[in-house]
Amino acid sequence: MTSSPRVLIGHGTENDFVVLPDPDGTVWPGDRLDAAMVRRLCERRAGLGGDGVLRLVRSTHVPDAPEVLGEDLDRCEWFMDHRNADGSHAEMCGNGIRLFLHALISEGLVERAACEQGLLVGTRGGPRRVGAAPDGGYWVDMGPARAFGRGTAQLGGRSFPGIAVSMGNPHLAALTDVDLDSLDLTTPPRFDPQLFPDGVNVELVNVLEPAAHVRLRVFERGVGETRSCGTGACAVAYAALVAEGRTEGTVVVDVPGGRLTVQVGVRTTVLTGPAVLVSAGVLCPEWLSA
Ligand SMILES: N[C@@H](CCC[C@H](N)C(=O)O)C(=O)O
Repeated sequence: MTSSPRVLIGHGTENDFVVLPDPDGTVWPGDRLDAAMVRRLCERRAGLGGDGVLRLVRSTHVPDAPEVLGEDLDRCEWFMDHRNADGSHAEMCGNGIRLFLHALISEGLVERAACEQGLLVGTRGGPRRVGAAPDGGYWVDMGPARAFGRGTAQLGGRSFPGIAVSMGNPHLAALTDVDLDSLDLTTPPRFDPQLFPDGVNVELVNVLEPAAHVRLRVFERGVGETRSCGTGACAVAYAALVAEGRTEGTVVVDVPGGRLTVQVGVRTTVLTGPAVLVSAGVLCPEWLSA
């Protein structure tokens, strides 16, 4: 293993990540990037701090890539190896995958000009097409939203009914008239474990303009409250459309860390938003070996 691995810090609408360039799988081989190391990296005082980790790696160096990508393996040179701050794997990350492409470009691993039509990237939720937008931001087609029932989040003695939506990862999107600023999300919302056996990301949503503009707060599985969630924005956009009897449309989603736009179609859900790299450096050997 490299003694001082290169590391970047970045965010998408303030959903922040530790980014580890490892194109040939030589920097973080085997189980070096295990759950304990991910937790250390994401620790905000004793580590670098982040809502998760993104490893920039070619699919051929990811042991579970053949299983999750199947016959698409050969079409996905790159794999977004995403981890939540608690070390768990997630199937998909909408803010992370935009930052992933931005970091590939910034590290000189991919040409920006080659990404205008989008690059197919492997994820544990399957392949996703992600591209560079003309305004400097990034878009990603997350595939269709898939509703799988109705559930209720319990928080602070109140019930928030919503719909269960898969964007590759599970969400409970609850539209409510309760003032979002009055909610205490320092404790996890409770949910129905039978509907969500692998846990769930919970979004609480105020509709600002029906089927067009919403605001959310989110409690992420494996992290806690975050300033944004890209897959959550997609689930919420879908829920806001369904609430108006629609399944297609464009919804602006305000998150605590900024603004995302989601175009919901029959077969596609296109998320657009910024990706920002803040710093680049190396991990110190003494911290790594401590
Ligand atoms: N913040 C992400 C979602 C990250 C994964 C999530 N916590 C999960 O466990 O499903 C996003 O931008 O989509």
